[in-house]
Amino acid sequence: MGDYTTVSVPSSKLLFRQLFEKESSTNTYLLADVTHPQKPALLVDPVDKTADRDISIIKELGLTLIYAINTHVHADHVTGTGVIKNKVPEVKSIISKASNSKADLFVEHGDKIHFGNLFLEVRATPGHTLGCVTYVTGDGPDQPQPRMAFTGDALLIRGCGRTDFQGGSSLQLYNSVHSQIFTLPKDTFVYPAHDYKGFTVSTVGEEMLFNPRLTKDEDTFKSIMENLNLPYPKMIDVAVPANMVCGLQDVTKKSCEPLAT
Ligand SMILES: N[C@@H](CCC(=O)N[C@@H](CSS)C(=O)NCC(=O)O)C(=O)O
Ligand SMILES: [Fe+2]
Repeated sequence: MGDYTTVSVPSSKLLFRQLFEKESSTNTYLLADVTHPQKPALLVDPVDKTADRDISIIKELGLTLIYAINTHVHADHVTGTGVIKNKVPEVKSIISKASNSKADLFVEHGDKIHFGNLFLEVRATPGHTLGCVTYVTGDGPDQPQPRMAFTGDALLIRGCGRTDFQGGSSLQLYNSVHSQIFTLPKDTFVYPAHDYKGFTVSTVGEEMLFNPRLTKDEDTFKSIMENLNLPYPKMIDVAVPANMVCGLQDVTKKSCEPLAT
């Protein structure tokens, strides 16, 4: 191991950093297996505006970035995957197959994304968008405990993603959260893609008790979601088309053709 700390989570192998992009209030997460010789790393939900910062910390820590992963096609900011792939061409972008967008690699429910001896499990959690997934750290003796769920916009701290565009469905979101996130151990950390109130982390148990939307019954949840009356994200018309091509809208289309399914 290097001289840097891994104390953010109680694991001897996982290096973890929560990074923030303030204009869109987006959390980007850096994970790496620092006991592996190459120190393979991945980023969850990088943002174009902070991609240089992310690349810089990865270099400083001596990590090898292998994947830039999105939880879904974001509507409020442009993903950092395009910028990162241009600057670090070995990096593969990943998104769900169900998102119908371009990337190097596509994942489906049940897939595992390995980095060193660690892995993320993919759980389909549609409802905010049709292709939303939650990435959960692996279950097993060598994996970090408690587990960590990167929920994208499916589950926010004391909230959840809106369901009024991009194939959103309140009933689908309700079922996704209850069947795929609230079934995880209660001490599982919840790390969402956004926070608008200054929260950084929650747990499954905490959200099962205190989430003001998802603790309600299905009909009440539907009614809450139908009455949010949120303005559309300011960048939606730029962000969605860009994110459908993994943030590579300004460069040759060739570099983001799907490579695998
Ligand atoms: N004001 C922001 C966008 C705020 C917003 O709509 N956030 C989304 C997640 S980004 S798709 C959301 O689901 N919010 C749920 C909520 O209850 O706030 C902007 O203009 O970018
Ligand atoms: Fe979103």
